[in-house]
Amino acid sequence: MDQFVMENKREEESLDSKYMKGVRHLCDSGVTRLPTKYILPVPDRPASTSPKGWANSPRDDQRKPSLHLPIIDLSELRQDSNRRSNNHVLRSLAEACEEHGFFQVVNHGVPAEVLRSMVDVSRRFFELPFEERARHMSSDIFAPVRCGTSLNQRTDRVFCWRDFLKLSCHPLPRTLPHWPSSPPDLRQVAVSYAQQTRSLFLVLMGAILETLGVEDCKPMMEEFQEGTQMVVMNFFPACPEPDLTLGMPPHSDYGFLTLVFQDGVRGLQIQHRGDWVTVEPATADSIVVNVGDHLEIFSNGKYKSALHRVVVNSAKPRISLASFHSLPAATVVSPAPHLVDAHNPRRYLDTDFAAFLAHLSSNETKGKSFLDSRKLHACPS
Ligand SMILES: O=C(O)CCC(=O)C(=O)O
Ligand SMILES: [Fe+2]
Repeated sequence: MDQFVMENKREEESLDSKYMKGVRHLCDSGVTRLPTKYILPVPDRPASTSPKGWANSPRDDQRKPSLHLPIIDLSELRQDSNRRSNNHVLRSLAEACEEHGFFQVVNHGVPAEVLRSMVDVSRRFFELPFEERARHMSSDIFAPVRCGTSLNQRTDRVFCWRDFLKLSCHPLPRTLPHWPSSPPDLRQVAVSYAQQTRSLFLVLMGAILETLGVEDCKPMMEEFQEGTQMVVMNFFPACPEPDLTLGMPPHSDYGFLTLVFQDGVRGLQIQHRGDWVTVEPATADSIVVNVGDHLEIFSNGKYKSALHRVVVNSAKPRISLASFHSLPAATVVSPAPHLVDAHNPRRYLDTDFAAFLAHLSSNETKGKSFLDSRKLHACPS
């Protein structure tokens, strides 16, 4: 390697390691322009991907389409538990999963205090000095606790404007020695958040199995009791040039369901009839739920694992809390046999969590690339 190439490579590596420290760190260093590392090619920028020409730029709030997702009131589901097959809540749930792959839940039973404490402790975590957060930084996607940046910092060519803390919350060891001990209440708040969102997931999953006509839900619900849960605190600092980058690029989530709580600052967008539309929270405490790849596979394509992304803005930092749920890591997910017949041939290969991790470690995560890798190509998409 000649001198010039080596110097360039060295510079690239040191630049990269600077960006590996995350966007919060970059903001602290006083950036006023977006570094090249975060600048997306023109067609991938927030305003450029709307076929109807609607401005999706964070600055064009009035013209930007927004979407009121179907609202599922869980108190109605509980009241009507013995007449569920007629329950209109189950019908709304099925429609939402088919049409959008997204819905919001209200009266969901997760105490408002638990939601707010978790947002608050997340904010305090990302406000910690860099050295404190750095103790948990790792680019090892298998680490059970991991503080990192972008989507996949090992493979992303362009970084996104996001830092995160990932906590593997189920199965949960009895002691949590590796979890951050600062802020001092993080462990207790995060455990309570994880337990509450997990209970909500189990209620929703039971209802969704019913909507799919699973005759005996018990064995599968027992598996879900043992399933995996990953809680991710996402932090999107205010961005100097939000039109040039994204908080998260278009992606789908891997598991059965993801439960997302947002701190009141908008940013989540989903693709709806060809447009990127911003999700309007139904209430301050509503939780957004989306279908993940595993549920799309299990439902043999009936329920959609929808593409979504996050836009950032120049005015306010944003926090979102995402809880990812699936079956135990080693369990193979396949299309439910009763949803496969001559009219609906099997559309997906079997998969498991390990296959997803292997995919993540070897690919740039773009769009629905994992799900695409599980599709049987002879079948319609
Ligand atoms: O920030 C959000 O609202 C969504 C986050 C998300 O899509 C994710 O963590 O996978
Ligand atoms: Fe997501």
